[in-house]
Amino acid sequence: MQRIGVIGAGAWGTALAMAARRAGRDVVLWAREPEVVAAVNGGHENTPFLAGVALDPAIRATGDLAEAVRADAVLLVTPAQHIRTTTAKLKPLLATGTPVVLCAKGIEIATGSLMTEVTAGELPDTPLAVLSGPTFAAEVARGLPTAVTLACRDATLSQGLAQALGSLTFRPYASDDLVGAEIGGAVKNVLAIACGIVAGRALGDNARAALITRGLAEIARLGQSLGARPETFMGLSGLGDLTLTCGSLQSRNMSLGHALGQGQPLATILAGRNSVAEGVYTAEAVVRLAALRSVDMPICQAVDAILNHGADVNATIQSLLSRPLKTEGA
Ligand SMILES: NC(=O)c1ccc[n+]([C@@H]2O[C@H](COP(=O)([O-])OP(=O)(O)OC[C@H]3O[C@@H](n4cnc5c(N)ncnc54)[C@H](O)[C@@H]3O)[C@@H](O)[C@H]2O)c1
Ligand SMILES: O=P(O)(O)OC[C@H](O)CO
Repeated sequence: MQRIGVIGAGAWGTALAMAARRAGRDVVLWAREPEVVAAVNGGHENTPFLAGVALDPAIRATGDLAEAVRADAVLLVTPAQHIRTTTAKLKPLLATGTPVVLCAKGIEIATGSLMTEVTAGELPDTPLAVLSGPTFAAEVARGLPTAVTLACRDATLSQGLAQALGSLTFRPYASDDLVGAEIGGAVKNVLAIACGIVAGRALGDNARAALITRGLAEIARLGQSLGARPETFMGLSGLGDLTLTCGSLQSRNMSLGHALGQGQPLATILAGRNSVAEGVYTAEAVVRLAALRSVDMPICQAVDAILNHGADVNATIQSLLSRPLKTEGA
């Protein structure tokens, strides 16, 4: 694989373009916004979404989707709620057999579908992979050491993609558990909002560690109900990403929770950002999916109640703490 098309030029698409360049690939980056195309091609910096990181001048940005998908593999990096419309646009343009790597972390609100389900519905004959794991975009773009899960059912394709994207500082680890990789990446964003709220309310590090651990139990319960393997949740796309995102205000989800915990209204926080905090949307989707599967996810429910149903932060925390005591493994 020599040419990689990256669809979506937010912070993560831009960082993945840099990772692919470091791996020696030719990279075309599709941006929705003409100002991003101009900034990347003119100043070699994605000023709207990844300011302060110098980009390899060989990365070419384009607003032409057809040009971006003329590639040996396509990385799909738009936010989760836009994957369906983007794949519908890709459909007439993508050559048969071109693999698509799903890099968004979220669940579709309208349908409760995972990104692989959305994409397979639109592009039924396209080989799919999932790239997930503990990856702050700015660190990847700067070439700091990072490891990710690359989940794909076809071992040969998995190897080809790992070769195409991997380098000394970007190490893909193969897996064949796509559902596990997707659930870990999507639900950790909701849990990071919970950890942010707790940090914003100054409730301490013990509380954060409890949320991470009980949150991991929620991820595992939902994932297993959907057919994922338990060991996936102990890997990079599970525990790895959960600890990263729940432990740093670099995370947009955790910092959003922190602001909520300090008393800022959600609308004010969102109005001050142009970046996506996927947990805000996935909270609603995950609660609905959990209800359909009869899976108990009290922390995710609490986050959804605060974000989407006007629940009071203090009362919600009290209600979580008042739940009946139970066995740890249950
Ligand atoms: N930033 C990170 O560190 C990081 C790391 C790993 C995974 N991700 C995931 O990557 C995905 C993309 O996040 P990001 O950080 O690159 O985005 P971002 O927050 O940097 O930028 C927002 C993106 O949304 C796009 N967008 C807005 N409206 C759109 C629409 N109607 N249709 C299509 N695209 C639209 C913008 O073009 C832009 O690319 C998310 O699912 C995120 O969870 C991000
Ligand atoms: O900044 P966040 O919260 O969107 O997290 C970014 C990545 O998903 C961390 O792995």
